[in-house]
Order: sequence, then C-alpha cells, then structure tokens
Amino acid sequence: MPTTATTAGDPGIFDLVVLGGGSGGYSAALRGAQLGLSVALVEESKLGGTCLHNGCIPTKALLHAAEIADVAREGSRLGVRTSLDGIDVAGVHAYKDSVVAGLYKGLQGLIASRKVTFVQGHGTLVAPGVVEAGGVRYTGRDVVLATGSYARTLPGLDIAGPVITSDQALALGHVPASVVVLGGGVIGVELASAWKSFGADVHIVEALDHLVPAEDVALSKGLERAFRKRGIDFTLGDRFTEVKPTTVDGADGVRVTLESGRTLDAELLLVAVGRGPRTADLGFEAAGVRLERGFVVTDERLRTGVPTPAGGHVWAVGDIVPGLQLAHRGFAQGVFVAESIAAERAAQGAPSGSGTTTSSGTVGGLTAPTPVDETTIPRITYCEPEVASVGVTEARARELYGADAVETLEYNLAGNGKSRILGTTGFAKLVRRKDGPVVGMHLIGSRVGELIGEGQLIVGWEAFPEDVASLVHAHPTQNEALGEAHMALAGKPLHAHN
Ligand SMILES: Cc1cc2nc3c(=O)[nH]c(=O)nc-3n(C[C@H](O)[C@H](O)[C@H](O)COP(=O)(O)OP(=O)(O)OC[C@H]3O[C@@H](n4cnc5c(N)ncnc54)[C@H](O)[C@@H]3O)c2cc1C
Ligand SMILES: NC(=O)c1ccc[n+]([C@@H]2O[C@H](COP(=O)([O-])OP(=O)(O)OC[C@H]3O[C@@H](n4cnc5c(N)ncnc54)[C@H](O)[C@@H]3O)[C@@H](O)[C@H]2O)c1
Repeated sequence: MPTTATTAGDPGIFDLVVLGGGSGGYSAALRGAQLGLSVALVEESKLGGTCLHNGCIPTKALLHAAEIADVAREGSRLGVRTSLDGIDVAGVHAYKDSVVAGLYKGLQGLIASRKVTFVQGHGTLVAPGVVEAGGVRYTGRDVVLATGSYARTLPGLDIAGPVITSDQALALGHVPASVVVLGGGVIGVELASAWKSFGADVHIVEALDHLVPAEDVALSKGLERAFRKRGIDFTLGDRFTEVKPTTVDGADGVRVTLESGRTLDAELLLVAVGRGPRTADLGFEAAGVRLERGFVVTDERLRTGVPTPAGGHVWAVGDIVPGLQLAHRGFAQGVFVAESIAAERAAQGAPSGSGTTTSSGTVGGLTAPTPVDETTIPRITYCEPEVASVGVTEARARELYGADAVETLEYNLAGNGKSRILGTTGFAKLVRRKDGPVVGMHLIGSRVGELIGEGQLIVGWEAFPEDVASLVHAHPTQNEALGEAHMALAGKPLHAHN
C-alpha cells in the first residue's frame, strides 16, 4: 500500500511534489523516484486517474466484451454454432472492474515500492513550490501540475438523469434500449460501437462534416461506411439545440432537438463533446501560472515559467497542457519532466555545474531528455472497426510540403490474407513526401490499432517506403498489409493492383 504522509508536523521538503495521480502525474512520480528524487504525490481520488478508473481501461474492457458479443452473434458465419443469449451487464462490470482492480493494485504497489509519499487529499497550489492538502503544506524544489480533465458539456445542457457523460456511461447497470450520442469524436464513436454490439439503437450527432473529424478524411469516410453497415445511425453537420423529457416506448426518455429542427428520441443522451482542463480554483493563476482557455501555458520543456524559491520550476503535464489528450502522451510528458528535473539537480550538484538543461546533451552526468514530439504520438480509436493513425493527414501534408509534393497510397485489406480470415474490411493509407519519407500512416479495420506501433517507427524514424519494402513481414498477418502497402508505394506491389 502507498505510504500516507503524516498530517501532523512538517512533512519536510521534497525534491518533487506532484499534484494529481493520473497518467501524467504518477509517471512523473515513479520516474522521479527511480532517479533518486524524494517525491510526494497528492491525489484526491484514486491513484491512476481518469485513464485507469474512468477512461482507457474500463472503456477498452467494455469494447472487448462487445467484440465477444459480436463474435458470438456471428459464429455461424464460420460454421461454429454460437448465439448471443444476452448481455449480463453485472457480469460485464465484474470483468471490467477486475481488470481495473488488478492494474490499480499493481500501480499502488509500484508507488509504494519506489518510496513515493502518497498523499490522499484535495491539493491546491498555495505558492510556487508549495501544495497544500488536508491542512498540510508539501514543499517541493520542483512542482508538477497534473490535475487532468473533466467531461465538458454545452451551455444549458445539465448532466443529470438520462443526460450522461462517459463517467455515468461506464457505470450504467443495464444496456440502454436507445441512445443519442452528442459528439462523433473518440469517446462518442467508442461508446456508440460498444452499445450497438450490446444491442442498443444508437444515433450519433456530430457538428462537423465527419465522424472522428480530427482524422484523415479517408478514415472518417471509412468509419461512416462501416457504421452505416453496422446499423449505427449518425447525423453530420448538425448541432444540439435542446433536450426535453419525453416518453419513449412507454418509458422515460429524452427528445433531442437539433439546429436543423430535426428531433431524435432515445432513452439516454450521452454528451461527448470534448474534455476541459481541470485547473479552476486550484491556486494556479494566483501562483503566477498562466492559463489560456483554462489550459496551462508551458514552453516546449513543459515549464510554466514560474520559478520556485528553491531554484526549481512549476511544470505541467497531461490533459491540462494543450495538445493531444492521451494517456501515453501524459506518461511520456511525466517521464520527460522527471528526467529534466533530475538532470537539473545533477547539473547543480556537479562540481563544474554547467547550469540549466539544453535540448540535448549531457548535464551533470544525466542526459537532458528530448521534449516529447507530438507529431509521432500514435492515436487509436477502439471502436469496431478500429481507426489508428500516426503522423500527418494528407491534407496537412499538402499544407506543410506543398500540394504537389505529396504522394499517397491506399492498400485495401481485401488483399491481406489475415484480414480476410478475420472477416474485416478496411485499408492502410500512407502519406509520403514525394521522393521522401513516409510522414503519415492511417489505418482502419478490425484490430488495426495493434499495427500502428510499426507505423510509429516508420514515421518517427523518417523511413522511406523503399526501406520498409525490403523488410520481410510474416505471412499471414495483418501486419503484412503494412509491408505490402510500402512495397506498392515503392513501385513494386505484390498483392495489390496498381
Ligand atoms: C472515456 C475515456 C476513454 C479514454 N480512452 C483513452 C484511451 O484509450 N487511450 C488514451 O491514450 N487515452 C484515453 N483517454 C484519455 C486519458 O484518460 C487521459 O488523456 C489521461 O487520463 C490524462 O492523464 P492526466 O494525468 O493528465 O489526467 P487524469 O488521468 O485525469 O489524472 C488527474 C488526476 O488528478 C487528480 N486531481 C485533480 N485535481 C486534484 C486536486 N486538486 N488535488 C488532488 N488531486 C487532484 C484527479 O483525481 C486525477 O486522478 C480516455 C479518456 C476518457 C474520458
Ligand atoms: N482511444 C483513445 O485514445 C481515447 C478514447 C476516449 C477519449 N480519448 C481522449 O478524450 C478526449 C475527449 O474525447 P471526446 O470524444 O469527448 O472529444 P473529441 O474532441 O474527440 O470529440 C468531440 C466531438 O464533439 C463534437 N462537438 C462539439 N460540440 C458539439 C455540438 N454542440 N454538437 C455536436 N457535436 C459537437 C466535436 O466536433 C468533436 O468531433 C479526446 O480528445 C481524446 O484525446 C481518447
């Protein structure tokens, strides 16, 4: 179990005080402790934060249960006599909760074993370098702000009763008969996908012209085709105006009115219109931390520009920093900040103390880490079919490099043996600079999320299609589709028509 700091007396001065124990905060704490820093981690709820308890892990467990439901329903297509007898929601929750509980226990053990002082309580930044929780002041030479995000809603749309966010959706005790999903972004399409597999009628309303509008438009269109085939309804380019109670098939429900005048009736309205930074009323601005639209402004090394009296900084990581709101970005930023702090400490302790960190090179015996590069962070949406991408979209590449300086290739999964075996359709789209490296990879199809790791290496290491084409991919794997796509882009297609 994590050590709980005493609430009596002065807990002393820590090298690092972290406010918020989610992906960003706990990774900073773990890496800091590993590097020999004394660390206090202040968390008001559960260690692990949104991702572990209300985000990534529970949603992906639900989506896996949903996949099993689909497999049971479709067994006869492969000659296996299965049928879906129903969804035991309590059983699904038990499975999901057991996955979360196992990871939670492991994380608590890690925090304890690294001797991080875990403080359970609501913390506020009462001065640069000082976090107060439960009436105790925890002073750090460095402080990391990692308070995460909350589900946003729209003006006049209160979260209550049948109007829910992902927080309530994850705890729902039954499969709803019907849901209107407001927002066709990541959370909207993931939950719509799971509910559809469990038997609900789902209708997504997205204000922009496409589902998952941040993705390459080819993926958005691919997902729209696939959802249409699955019977998931959606309305694009329309906005919410109001919601009123109504009766749906004799039960309580909601009537959602859109700007176009269209109305949709359902048992529930899921609001999935983005997540806002949790930075209000925590003392950030009073301590000198600059906020823009609620997000913490930092430099590329994640420093807020606020020094602490002990010669350190106030840093920020995770969802409160503008950019991709992803757990793995939070992990990477937490590790980066801890390593930066350790390098600065080492530099100050070194006899020939060479001062602050630089963007590369060795300082005081520790290498100052390279800032996290957002452009090579992979993104996966775990609906069915999955959508995965890394690097830039075709549209962005044409803006960056010139309309005529970009080449693209779509490799259809119809030519991939393993995808045929799994019964999935989809494609891999590559974006390259003409005669240059691959700068974007965009995938859609069942299970393609697991393929994006290779895409990340290709884009991150600025590989040319010719480099990848010469690497032999195992047959029959879905991974092989990436090899074939690069072969085709290098001008030597095998199982592809050119
Ligand atoms: C439904 C859903 C599904 C998601 N799925 C994925 C996914 O599949 N993959 C992915 O990469 N990302 C996913 N995300 C996003 C991911 O969860 C976040 O990007 C990630 O959790 C951000 O980490 P964080 O540390 O910045 O914040 P959080 O995880 O939100 O952690 C912040 C922590 O700070 C604590 N805290 C806040 N204020 C205080 C205070 N004043 N005092 C003490 N403690 C405080 C909170 O209790 C919380 O534990 C999902 C999010 C949601 C909502
Ligand atoms: N698999 C994953 O990695 C994963 C899963 C879930 C959540 N997340 C993270 O959580 C964050 C929040 O997810 P999200 O889906 O809430 O946000 P999002 O930004 O992905 O999607 C919100 C969508 O709502 C739409 N919208 C906004 N106002 C609207 C309105 N009035 N009417 C209709 N549509 C409207 C937006 O155009 C947008 O497409 C994401 O940014 C993502 O990074 C990640």
